[in-house]
Order: sequence, then C-alpha cells, then structure tokens
Amino acid sequence: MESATTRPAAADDPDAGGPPAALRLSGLHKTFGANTAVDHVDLVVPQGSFFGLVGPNGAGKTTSLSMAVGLLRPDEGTSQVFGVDVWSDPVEAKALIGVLPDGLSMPERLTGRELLTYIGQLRGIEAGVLAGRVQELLDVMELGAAERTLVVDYSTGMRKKIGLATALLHGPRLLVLDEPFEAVDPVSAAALKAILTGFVASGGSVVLSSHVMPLVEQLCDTVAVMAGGRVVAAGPLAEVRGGGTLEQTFVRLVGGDEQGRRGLSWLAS
Ligand SMILES: Nc1ncnc2c1ncn2[C@@H]1O[C@H](COP(=O)(O)OP(=O)(O)OP(=O)(O)O)[C@@H](O)[C@H]1O
Repeated sequence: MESATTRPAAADDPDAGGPPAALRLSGLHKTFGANTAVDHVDLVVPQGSFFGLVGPNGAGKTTSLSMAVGLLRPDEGTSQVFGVDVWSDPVEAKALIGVLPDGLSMPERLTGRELLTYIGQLRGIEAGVLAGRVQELLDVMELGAAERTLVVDYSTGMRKKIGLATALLHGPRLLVLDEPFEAVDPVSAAALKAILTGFVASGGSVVLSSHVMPLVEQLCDTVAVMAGGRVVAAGPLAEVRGGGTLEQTFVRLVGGDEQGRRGLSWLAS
C-alpha cells in the first residue's frame, strides 16, 4: 500500500519537472483546545484525479478540507492549489477552486436563480455568460421546478445541489466537495455523478469526502483514509483496497471497538 507521504516523485511533482499537483497539503495541523483534529497531514491530489477522502466520524476530514480551501486557518502547514498557496495568495487560489463546504451558509431569502446570479456577479462573471450558466445549472440540478422557492425553504438535498451549483459556477479547475451526495436523491445523484465524471474527463480534478464506500469505489481513482487526524493510507484505489473492497479495507484500518460490534444487548431481546 502506498502512503501519500512516501509517494515517489511523479508526474504531478514539480520537483520531478511535472505540472504542480491539483492540491498539495504539507504538514497541515490543527488543534481545538486539547483535541488534535488534524495531525501534520501530507496529501497530494494529482491533476486530473478523482480523489476520495474517507474516514470515520471525527477523523478530521472536514477540518482538513476547510484548511485546504482557505476556510479555516491551520496552526501549521500549507495548502497549495496548482502550486498557488491558498493562505498567502487567496484570491488567485480561490479562483481555481470550487468548494462545497460542510454546513454551507448561503443568503437564504433568495430563490435558487437569484442566489446563483448574485454569486456569479460577486465572481465577476459577465452578465450574458452568467445567465446561460445559471439556467444550465438549474436544469442539470433539476431545480428549475423550484423556481419560486426561496433557498430557506429548500430540502436538505436541494440545498446540497444549489451549493454544488455555486461551486461550479465560475468554472473552477479543482472541486473540493464535503459529502456532496448526502441527502441527495438517486436521480439527482446520477446527474451529479455525470457532471463530476465529465468534469474529470475534461481535465478537472475533484476531491470529495464521503462515508459511502461503494460510491467512492465507483467514482474515485485515488483515495486517502483518515483516522484520528492522520492519513493512515493513501494512493490509487486498487492499491489501497488490495484484494478486498474499500469497506473491508476501511474497517481493517480504522477498526471500531468490540463494544460497538456487539450492539445493544437490551434492544429487541
Ligand atoms: N470548530 C470546532 N471546535 C472544536 N472542535 C472541533 C471543531 N471542528 C471540529 N472539531 C473536532 O475536530 C475533530 C475532527 O472533526 P471533523 O469535523 O474534521 O471530522 P470529520 O472526519 O469531518 O467527521 P464527520 O465524518 O463526522 O463529518 C473532531 O474531534 C471534532 O470534534
């Protein structure tokens, strides 16, 4: 199994003369009081890869991704997007990234169309281009029918979809998506998968976190497993899962205590 920290010099390594990685995390570290949420994490997301970040609850995925995209300042370490440092050069870096954060907060008393138009104007997208993109995104996300619904009244899945639409609007080169499929219905999920695989096929790069192992196996070519704030395995999907499924590998790496497996003695007994 290959560790992201010990990856050999590859085409995505500028030191090897190749293009810079889509995302390179070096020594990222974050504590909350006495709790170390992310413990000196190194990760390389090669350009053109579909990268899955998995790990149990509290592993540090959201904290890592928040630091990676410039939403949460690390205590130590750096995050580079296509060679641009996210924290020292945020404007250039953020133009390259589309982000779907965990618990996205949006201006809620707007319709989906108004919200996308507003975000697009903030991004400086020319009016004619913006109107076309907004329409396409509403169609693809199947949010057109909710034309007059305010975002505050959206369901959880609809909020996920409008959040993803805002992440795609400016045509980023890297998408960083925290649990993008959570609460999204199967029809919309199929549409999202098609958008994301098409994006990667045309040269884009995607990092997503998910708890749904079959989904990660279906979409991702590269994965990292986090536990206790550390990366415990990373590399091409086939190498990380070895002969088994990703779920089997995950359970083997991350464990889970005996108490949890025994269940509740008093329930349905
Ligand atoms: N703002 C915060 N203040 C204090 N502790 C935090 C904060 N954010 C995260 N943590 C802690 O940091 C650790 C990592 O949390 P994080 O949300 O990054 O995990 P995660 O892998 O995304 O979990 P999940 O899969 O449940 O979303 C946890 O112990 C969590 O309680």
